[in-house]
Amino acid sequence: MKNVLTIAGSDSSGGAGIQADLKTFSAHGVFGMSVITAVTAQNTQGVFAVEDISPELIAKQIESIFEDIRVHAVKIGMVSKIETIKTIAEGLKKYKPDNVVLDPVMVSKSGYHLLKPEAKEALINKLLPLATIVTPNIHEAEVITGIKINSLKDMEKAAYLIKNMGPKYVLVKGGHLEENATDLLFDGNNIETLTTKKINTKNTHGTGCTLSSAIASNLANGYSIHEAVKLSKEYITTAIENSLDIGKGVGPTHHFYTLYKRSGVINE
Ligand SMILES: Nc1ncnc2c1ncn2[C@@H]1O[C@H](COP(=O)(O)OP(=O)(O)OP(=O)(O)O)[C@@H](O)[C@H]1O
Ligand SMILES: Cc1ncc(CO)c(N)n1
Repeated sequence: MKNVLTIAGSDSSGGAGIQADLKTFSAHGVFGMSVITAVTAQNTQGVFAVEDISPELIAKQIESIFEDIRVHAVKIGMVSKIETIKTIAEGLKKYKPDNVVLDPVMVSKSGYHLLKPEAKEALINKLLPLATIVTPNIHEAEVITGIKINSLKDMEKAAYLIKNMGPKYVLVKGGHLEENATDLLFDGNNIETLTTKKINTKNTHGTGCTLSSAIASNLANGYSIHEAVKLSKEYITTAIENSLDIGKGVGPTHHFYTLYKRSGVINE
């Protein structure tokens, strides 16, 4: 079994962050581990409080894992502030894991700033160059590049600009586009377009976390980037198609639909 680590924030309502990541890892048959960067009090309606974990405790969590266990892939999510980013970058430089999937989480669907605005530069300068693949949504791609994105052409432009900042691959996610859910994968030479129909649901809490964790799992399981992204797009689409009407707001996606279906737990 392969071992995959998420470095991210905790979502008390279980739909995003560490909790979504660990569920996604389990659904992919990899062994999940976590370094918690912050604890959030949130639900399907919003984020109500955040407490950052100290850089010392983050560094100790990283050390405890890497000094003992082989890590086949790392996913990075909410990194909150400059000190957290520096600590993670130092850990990655020291332990050099093979696959690093960076989800540059900035603002929650409910509008809460999970990354402090002053930490944007550190995320760009210190983490982007260490990423195997970075997975910005439209808003994050706009913030990273400084351009406005209104079309697929703009997404392409952003992918080129972000690639020049150091990651090996860029996946610009178009879940927030009006028409289709089209993501663009750029490998430095070619743009690959991954398109699905936009699913008409409000329950998309944690879609970005889930997609990046699926990519990390598939990379750990030996798939190429292109295969890993394609499989992960299929996984998130099924998870959204079968999303759960939990809570009064933006509900979570279903991580285990295919597994449960196969095992007979779900038989509709
Ligand atoms: N309504 C939808 N129908 C189909 N696919 C979707 C939908 N919403 C998002 N996706 C897909 O889900 C994945 C995550 O994209 P999205 O743009 O939602 O990420 P995100 O904004 O980072 O998520 P989060 O708010 O969790 O950080 C992408 O592959 C995107 O195309
Ligand atoms: C902890 C956490 N990470 C990421 C997201 C995604 O927006 C969220 N809502 N909460």
